[in-house]
Formats: sequence, C-alpha cells, structure tokens
Amino acid sequence: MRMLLIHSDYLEYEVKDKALKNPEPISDERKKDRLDEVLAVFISVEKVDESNPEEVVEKAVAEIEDVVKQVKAERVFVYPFAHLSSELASPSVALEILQKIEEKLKEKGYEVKRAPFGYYKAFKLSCKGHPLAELSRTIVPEEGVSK
Ligand SMILES: NCC(=O)N[C@H]1[C@@H](O)[C@H](n2cnc3c(N)ncnc32)O[C@@H]1CO
Repeated sequence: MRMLLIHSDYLEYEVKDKALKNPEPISDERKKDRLDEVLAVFISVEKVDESNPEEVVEKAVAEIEDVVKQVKAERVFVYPFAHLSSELASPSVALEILQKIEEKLKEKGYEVKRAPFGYYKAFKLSCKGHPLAELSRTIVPEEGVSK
C-alpha cells in the first residue's frame, strides 16, 4: 500500500464520471463533499496487500494515527487514489481495505470521511505547507506471515 498524506486547510471533491464498470454505489450527498482542517490520505492499495488485508489495515491505521497526532489534524479524509503504484490490488479487495481503514479510524473516535471508490473526481486541496504537511508511507504485509 502507498499513502500520500497531506495536512490541508480543506479537501473538497466532486464526482464526475465512472472510472470502473461497477463503482461503489453512492448516495447523492456523497457526490460532492468537503472537510476542513483535515489530513487528506491518498491511498493506492497494492497487489501485495491482498496476502494479508487485516495486517495492512492495522498498519495503515497506525501510520495515519501517528501523523494525525504529529500534525494535530482534526479529521481524516480517506481518498482512493490509483496513481501511486503500478501494482494495484483488485478493486474489490481495495474497496474492502479502504472501508476497513475508515471504520477503524472512526472506532478510535476520529471524524472520518471516505471519498467514493471507482469514480473520476474533481478535487481541490489546500496544503498547509508546514514541514510535516506532505508525507508518504509505504506499507507491506510481513512476508508469508498469515494470521
Ligand atoms: N483518481 C481517481 C481514481 O484513482 N479512481 C480509482 C479509484 O477510485 C478506484 N481504485 C481502483 N483500484 C484501486 C486501488 N487498488 N487502490 C485505490 N483505488 C482504486 O477505482 C478508480 C479507477 O481505478
């Protein structure tokens, strides 16, 4: 999994078109959305993640929480982003992992939104520009260790 984390004044998106034959079904209110004072987390789920999705979710949540605390972000935007890797996981596995990341962060008490999966989206982002405002993380499951 590859993550690009941008501490932002805001992130807003608008769904434009389907990018997959069967994108995630979404309600009207999720066609456009915005969060202010947010840690935007752009995530490419990778093929290697399919060997242990649970472990990858756990590690991703830990990394996101670590950055949230460092930058003192007030909320998190999980953003599916298929452009950080050339070894992408299947859409079904990727969506499941992204939904689990959202769920676990909410369980920890964070205010979280997740941008719709399987669409082309317009987005606006205002990066805060401080030294920790732009970070990347790579997460891989342990070799052959399955729970
Ligand atoms: N910018 C627009 C876009 O990326 N659209 C992507 C993601 O929303 C989603 N997607 C598909 N596979 C993946 C994956 N492995 N990881 C993350 N997202 C994925 O499906 C769209 C087409 O690839």
